[in-house]
Amino acid sequence: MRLWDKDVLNSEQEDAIFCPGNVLLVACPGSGKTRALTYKIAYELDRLNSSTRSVIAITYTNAAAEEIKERIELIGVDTNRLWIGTIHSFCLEWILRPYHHLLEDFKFGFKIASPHDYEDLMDEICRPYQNPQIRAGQCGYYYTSTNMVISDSSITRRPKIERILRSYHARLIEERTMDFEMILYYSHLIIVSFPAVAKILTLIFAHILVDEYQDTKEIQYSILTKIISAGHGRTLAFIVGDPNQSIYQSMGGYSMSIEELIQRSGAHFTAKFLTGNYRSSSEIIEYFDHYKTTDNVIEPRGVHHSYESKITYNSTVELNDLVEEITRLITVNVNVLNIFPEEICVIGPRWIPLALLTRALMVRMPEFNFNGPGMAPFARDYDNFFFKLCRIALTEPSPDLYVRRLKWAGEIIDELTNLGFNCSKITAKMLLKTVNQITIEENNGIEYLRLFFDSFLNHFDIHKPSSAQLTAHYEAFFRASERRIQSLLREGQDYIITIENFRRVFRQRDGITVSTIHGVKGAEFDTVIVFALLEDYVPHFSDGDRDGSAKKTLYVACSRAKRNLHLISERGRPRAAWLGGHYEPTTVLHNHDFDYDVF
Ligand SMILES: Nc1ncnc2c1ncn2[C@@H]1O[C@H](COP(=O)(O)OP(=O)(O)OP(=O)(O)O)[C@@H](O)[C@H]1O
Repeated sequence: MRLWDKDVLNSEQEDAIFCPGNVLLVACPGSGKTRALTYKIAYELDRLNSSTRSVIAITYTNAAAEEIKERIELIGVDTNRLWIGTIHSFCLEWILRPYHHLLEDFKFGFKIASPHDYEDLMDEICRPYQNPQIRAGQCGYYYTSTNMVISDSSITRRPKIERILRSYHARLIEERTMDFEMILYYSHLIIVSFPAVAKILTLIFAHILVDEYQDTKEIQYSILTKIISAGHGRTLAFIVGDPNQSIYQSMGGYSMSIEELIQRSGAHFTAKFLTGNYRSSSEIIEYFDHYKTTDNVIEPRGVHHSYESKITYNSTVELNDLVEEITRLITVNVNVLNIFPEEICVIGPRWIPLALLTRALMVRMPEFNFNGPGMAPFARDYDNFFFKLCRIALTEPSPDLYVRRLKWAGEIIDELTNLGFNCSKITAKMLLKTVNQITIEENNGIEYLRLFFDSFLNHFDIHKPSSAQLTAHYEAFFRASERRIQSLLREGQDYIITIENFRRVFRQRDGITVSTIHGVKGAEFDTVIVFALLEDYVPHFSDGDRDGSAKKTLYVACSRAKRNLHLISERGRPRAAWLGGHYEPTTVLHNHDFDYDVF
């Protein structure tokens, strides 16, 4: 039986899916990478004739994992033998939890620090470092398979940052806690030091699929290629991505060449390509193609290919008039070009200017909803039990959401079971029914959630203090949320506290999206408006390869657009007081000699 109808996949996608052995699939934007990956997983799950082996899929975000899993379920394939999640979840589930006893530092167990916990610790350790002051934000680091890399490029700050990181790691180890980078470091250490672990994993893993490989770090490639190598052909890889969209270079992400993959894994890889863009008009494709850093072929194939796009660039608007200008662009798109508001995305390179602009747009255009991943008033910590509970606490029963909410309810039961509670008598349906009956009259989002969580735990007779882990999740959830809300309130985002705003986080796209460039990865919109295209924003001030980084960022942002694209380098945005002056337009954009539309 075929799993898909004739026109669902094109011949390039099918060719990659049916290709035997290991595959590196390099694809242009909008070419259906996600679709190819989804059907490849479904195809391999369907063919898996073993009850002990699994298909492993590694995605860049938890949200992507959830979406892909849902799509596979819709195809009608049993996902029992599928494990899908981020590389950090993969390391935790398959390497650290079962084998941490092999590590000297963590043989008696470990905890994972939430990002807020380690930010607090870093703040505390940095405090004595004054003149010049070292801030926690300057102490970013990551591991490679051989050393630790400090992201900050200043040579003068380096010795102090090294000392700070030594104290930071010592403290974390003392508290038997790992941050996200340590999860990778210690997983790699286990894989390298105990070859039997990789061998056992290859007995379980029939396939490893990796999405967005262009943003994968060397240590992550090292973990995966060592597992593939240990299997001698037993575990096959399917690696997908677009080298032109590599926007996490400052954090160590890069696209590994096929030669290096072959050399590291000792296995043959076949290169496959997706060249048809189903998303954008020919004019948009021609425009973003200018920023490519790696040669590729892109063929416009979508329904919008002949659309007469408006592509504009404004480098004269003053910062004071920016809101007015973006309001004008939105209004013309909606009223003249007939674009639906939910098909418009406003992108800014950094969160703070974006949050301020969003607030101003909300006041200026009350007739529209503005939604964005960064506007969540609580941390999207997918490993936190109470975040999981939020998903059903903040959504309402509806036929459209029934299957999804039922799945979330099932995950809550699994999580409670993992935390040591006996849930054998609770079904997902029962849990959902109970949740639907909880009614709380409270307009403040945080207070609402406190009351909701208490009521939920009461209903199921779950005594929070009896589980140290559940209590820790509860405290981490509220600490992180309070912190986030406080910083948004300081920026004047007072709407943030209402329950209505909390509910928005899980609502389907119902208004204009606002996002950072990194947050909009993988998405597509009819109209994209990008502002703050300024040197030190794009590229970021800490980027080494400035032009290369600016090009990749522009490539990602511009390739999100299906029909219209509006770029803005506003004048007069002040630099930090100690630097003085104003930000200048992004050089590679400013120097692009293009015949922009007047609009
Ligand atoms: N074979 C196909 N025929 C028609 N449309 C397709 C096909 N494959 C994918 N698409 C459509 O193309 C668009 C882009 O697909 P998708 O989001 O999977 O691309 P992508 O390669 O992951 O993009 P990007 O890397 O830019 O995020 C989607 O609207 C998708 O539905």
